[in-house]
Amino acid sequence: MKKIAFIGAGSMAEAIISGLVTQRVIQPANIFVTNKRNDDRFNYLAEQYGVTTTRSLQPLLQDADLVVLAVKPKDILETMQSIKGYIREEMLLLSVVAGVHTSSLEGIANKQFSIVRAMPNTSATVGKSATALAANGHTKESQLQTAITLFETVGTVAIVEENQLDAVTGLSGSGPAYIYYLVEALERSAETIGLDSQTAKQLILQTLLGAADMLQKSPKTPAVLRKEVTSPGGTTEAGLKELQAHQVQEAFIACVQEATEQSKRMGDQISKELAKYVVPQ
Ligand SMILES: NC(=O)C1=CN([C@@H]2O[C@H](COP(=O)(O)OP(=O)(O)OC[C@H]3O[C@@H](n4cnc5c(N)ncnc54)[C@H](O)[C@@H]3O)[C@@H](O)[C@H]2O)C=CC1
Ligand SMILES: O=C(O)[C@@H]1CCC=N1
Repeated sequence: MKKIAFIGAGSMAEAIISGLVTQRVIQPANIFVTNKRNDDRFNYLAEQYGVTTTRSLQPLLQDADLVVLAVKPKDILETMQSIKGYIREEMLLLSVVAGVHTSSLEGIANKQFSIVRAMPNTSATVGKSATALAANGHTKESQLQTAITLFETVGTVAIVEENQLDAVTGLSGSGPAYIYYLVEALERSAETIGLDSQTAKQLILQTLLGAADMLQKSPKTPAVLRKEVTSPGGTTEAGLKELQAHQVQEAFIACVQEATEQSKRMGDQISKELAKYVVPQ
């Protein structure tokens, strides 16, 4: 990677920039960044990471072999219309914008080009994202490899078909929120059983980290690991009975299904909106 241009300088862009700089994938000055209007953000990113900031599209996109699109879905139309004249055949557009299909991006630009869509999650901030990538038909193997290299600086990467990205969004894109929700419940439970919040926080966090480590390092399935904690007639069994009575597993399954459906609905709505701006062939 000789030069990367980031369009959008928010939290997702920063997480990736931080990964690239920390792991020395590219010279920081060769990371060009733009945003809409926030100068403080520019100063912060330049000072913190040594990146080059600009609001001129020419220096931003000229010679960039990789352009990372990291704006909100509502800003995608304006962004694509402003950059479409700069899209070159050898350029890879890497979009983290949720719900915007590669066909919409090509349609607005009125040209066919290489696009990889990514669905990372917010754990990219600490280098632990579970990211899935989907490439369109014009993407070369070497370009997909570049996208993989980039996202491996902020966690793990899986390759999927584009039509699986809604499922990825429902499972791992939104996933950190489900875990935080569970932790909120455990923290509330600590109050009711008389543990002080500091002690409870420490116990919950280490329990979570330990369980994640076991899942990663042990060859045993989650069900087997669960059974190993559960002594017959013991405390875990008593607790799990309550979770079963409240159909907690079913609730999680419904949660992921509904998030996936919502991703599809949002994607369909964005595609319909953007179709109005697709230049007819
Ligand atoms: N938060 C999450 O868990 C995940 C978010 N995403 C996606 O990442 C994308 C970015 O999200 P955040 O970083 O949280 O957003 P953010 O709101 O923090 O940053 C958006 C950036 O885009 C810039 N921008 C907007 N219009 C622009 C334009 N016309 N030209 C140049 N810059 C422009 C803004 O100035 C801002 O710097 C979103 O599309 C979101 O769907 C993807 C996966 C997970
Ligand atoms: O909640 C959302 O719509 C976004 C997509 C994945 C995570 N956050």
